[in-house]
Amino acid sequence: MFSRPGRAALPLSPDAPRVKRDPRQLVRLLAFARPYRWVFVVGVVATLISSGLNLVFPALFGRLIDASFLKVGSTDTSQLDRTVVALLGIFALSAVFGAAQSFLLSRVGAGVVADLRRAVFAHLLTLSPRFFGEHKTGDLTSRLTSDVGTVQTVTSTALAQLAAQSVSLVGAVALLVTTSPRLSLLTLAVIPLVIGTAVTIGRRIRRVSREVQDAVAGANASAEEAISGVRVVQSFTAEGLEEGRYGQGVTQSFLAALKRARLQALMAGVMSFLTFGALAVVLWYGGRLVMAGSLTPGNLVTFLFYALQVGGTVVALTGVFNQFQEALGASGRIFELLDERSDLPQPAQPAPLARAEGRVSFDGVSFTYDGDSVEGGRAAVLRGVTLDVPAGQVVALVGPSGAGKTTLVNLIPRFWDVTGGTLRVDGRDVRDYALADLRAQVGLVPQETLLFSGSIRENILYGRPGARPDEVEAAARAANAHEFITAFPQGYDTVVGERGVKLSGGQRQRVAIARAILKDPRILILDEATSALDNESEALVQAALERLMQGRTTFVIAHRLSTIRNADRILVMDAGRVTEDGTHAQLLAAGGLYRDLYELQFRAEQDAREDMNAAVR
Ligand SMILES: Nc1ncnc2c1ncn2[C@@H]1O[C@H](COP(=O)(O)OP(=O)(O)OP(=O)(O)O)[C@@H](O)[C@H]1O
Repeated sequence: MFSRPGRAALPLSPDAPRVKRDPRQLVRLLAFARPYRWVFVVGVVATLISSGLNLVFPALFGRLIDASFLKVGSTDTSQLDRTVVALLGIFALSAVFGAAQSFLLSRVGAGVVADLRRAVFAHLLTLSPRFFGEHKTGDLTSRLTSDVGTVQTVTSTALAQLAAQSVSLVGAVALLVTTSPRLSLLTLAVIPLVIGTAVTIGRRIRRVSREVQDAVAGANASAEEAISGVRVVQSFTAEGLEEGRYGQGVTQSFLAALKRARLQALMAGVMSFLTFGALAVVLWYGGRLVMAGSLTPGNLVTFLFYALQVGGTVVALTGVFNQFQEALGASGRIFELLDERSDLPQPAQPAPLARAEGRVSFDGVSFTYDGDSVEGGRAAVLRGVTLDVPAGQVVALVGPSGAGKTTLVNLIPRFWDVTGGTLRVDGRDVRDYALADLRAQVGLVPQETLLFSGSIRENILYGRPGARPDEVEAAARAANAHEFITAFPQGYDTVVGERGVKLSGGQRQRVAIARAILKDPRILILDEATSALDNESEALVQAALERLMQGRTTFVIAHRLSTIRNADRILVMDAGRVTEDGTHAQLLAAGGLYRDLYELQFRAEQDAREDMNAAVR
């Protein structure tokens, strides 16, 4: 929100950078259609039958014309009757197979898309924070939604269309030629013109459509940012600025849409003229052939229908070609995600870890966020941290902002891997354990608690799905949360999250603590859990935390030193190193950075109290 001056007016398009279109991706995509192959085959057969039937009716139409027009005055309607019955029969069959085709192929497409979405989402969740740091949320969700949607057409209609339209084209051309070779030459001469127009203008339309999408995505990104940070926008009275930024994106998408509309209008006009112009010429020349007696009127009608079918299939095939092109781009972006590997390798033979003791030791641990193993280099956030924390010890981490406290604790559940040295839990390198086993041992109560949309009970159960109701309640009681939860009319079933009841910061924290109690981890990480609370909330949360910490190895990051005075051990971090290590009393006596920080805070708190007293008086 605050980096406005340097920021480009419009963010990058959601699909940037462009992915190469590799036809092999289509094959990979088809692998997702495997479970539906039989439905697909039946769908394709239905398509072929219905397009085959469509080749029959122009001939019948012609016969209908000859049976009536050429027998003006006759009372024998038997041929007319038979032809109409045959026509109705063909239309009925074609309708049945057409409907079957539509349903079966849509079923395949919907199934593939659902599977693909599940696969991509499940895969996304395995990736490390590094990946999410490098990708915009908007880009990832757009791959899940619009890109996956785009490939739906290929697996449902496009492939079948390709088969059906090819059959129609070959059949219609053959029948055209048998009906009248001379007229066929005239008609087929127009086809290259139709293809040429469809391909050239079609390509430009695609390019401009992409411009429209990019501009809309850009506008969406600024709207999303402004809406999620609406309080900041309003407090800075920056509504005009945001309106302008969004408006700029909208104008760009409007201009691009206008360009696209012009091209589409041009395409429609040219195509319509080519089609109807060709019909007029066929009628003109065909009429002459009829007058000369070398063609019956019925044959002319049959010819016209076949000519229209040929035109129709050619246009449809260019459409299918475009769909393939788009699907190639989209599947490229999807497979790029699926090919992304977590940079946290898992051991082939993980060491067993059912219930850890909880001993954590850092042995010369260095860390850089860019993944280089430059130890102690300029980019290093941790520099040779060596530290042994016995099971059950409560360790407080303090130090200036940016010292590396959060980074240090994030290494324990392997959100990141050390770039130098070794981090051990129960004496074994954390990389020897299965990631899930390791993380099952670690509980995290972050500064900003995320509650998911759902009931309070579901949110607590997140700690251990399948826990009994009395266990959930016991956890809530231990977290000092039971009382405020039962004060809601719906109790534990009260819905929280974006659409539900808004909980206060302290209440959210206590739900998070209940969640952690239910999880019952051996190692606990509390990241400034009480820093945003008022005194009363803080007392409740603090008491809940004390209970939570009992018997667990705990790392507490706290800015307010008063809250950690009772920690077994306090570590002072500065510029990526542990510079002091001891109890509150020891560190005060040592007279280092800890004492400076403590005195600074102590004085600030005293000043604040005096100010408050003065104000009350
Ligand atoms: N995801 C990240 N990518 C790159 N650099 C990061 C990332 N997270 C933190 N840093 C950098 O690492 C350094 C240490 O950050 P860290 O959050 O560990 O400090 P901290 O001691 O917890 O600070 P604070 O008390 O302000 O939360 C900072 O310079 C920060 O800019």
